[in-house]
Amino acid sequence: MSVVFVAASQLPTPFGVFTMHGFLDEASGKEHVALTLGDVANGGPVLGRLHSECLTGDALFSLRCDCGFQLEAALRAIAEAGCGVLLYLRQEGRGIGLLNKIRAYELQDAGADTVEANERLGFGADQRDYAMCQPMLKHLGVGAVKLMTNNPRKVKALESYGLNVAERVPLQTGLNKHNRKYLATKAGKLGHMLGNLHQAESES
Ligand SMILES: Nc1nc2c(ncn2[C@@H]2O[C@H](COP(=O)(O)OP(=O)(O)OP(=O)(O)O)[C@@H](O)[C@H]2O)c(=O)[nH]1
Ligand SMILES: [Zn+2]
Repeated sequence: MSVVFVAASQLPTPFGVFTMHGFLDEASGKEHVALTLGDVANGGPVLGRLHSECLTGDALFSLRCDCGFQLEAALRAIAEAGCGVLLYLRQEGRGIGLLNKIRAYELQDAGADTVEANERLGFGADQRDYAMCQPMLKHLGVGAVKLMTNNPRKVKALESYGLNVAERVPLQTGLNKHNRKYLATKAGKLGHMLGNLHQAESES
């Protein structure tokens, strides 16, 4: 796989001024982004997040999922730590793309859960791979991360590329009445470590 660095610039956000690094995955044509803050090549484990693109949650304020809330919480946590990296990965809809995700939402509106909907459309439950992370993190000089995620497959993927996941940091936020079933399905069928959903909702 060939993932090449293209350019970097500043990205001021409400949470802090990040550096934005743009990468091109030449095989897929996908354009991935890394946001960094502080010296991420300091040799120690840095706070990290692999964030899968979710146009609806990240940009359109959707309450069907927890993505937008997680994106904001991760950037805030990195800013508070003064150092960290977020990879914004263009694997919309767990790898099936935006239009197929809307098809899957249509099936979920009619009663299917998020896994059944993917399968009825002929897709796997989760079609993502994280191979692009290895060259991106290598370019940034990051060898070890404290990974903010509830998804055990992300931890395993990074470890399989030789990266040191020093710690998994839970990232539970944004639970609401519209995404309760979705999050329960993630915990029940996709193995996400989501603790006590009901307790989290009453506290949110
Ligand atoms: N196919 C499909 N994709 C979805 C659905 N809801 C959210 N997504 C996508 O799922 C991805 C986010 O995955 P999640 O399972 O929410 O979280 P995760 O990234 O696996 O795990 P965390 O690191 O804990 O956030 C994004 O690419 C979303 O676009 C859905 O109902 N169907
Ligand atoms: Zn989402």
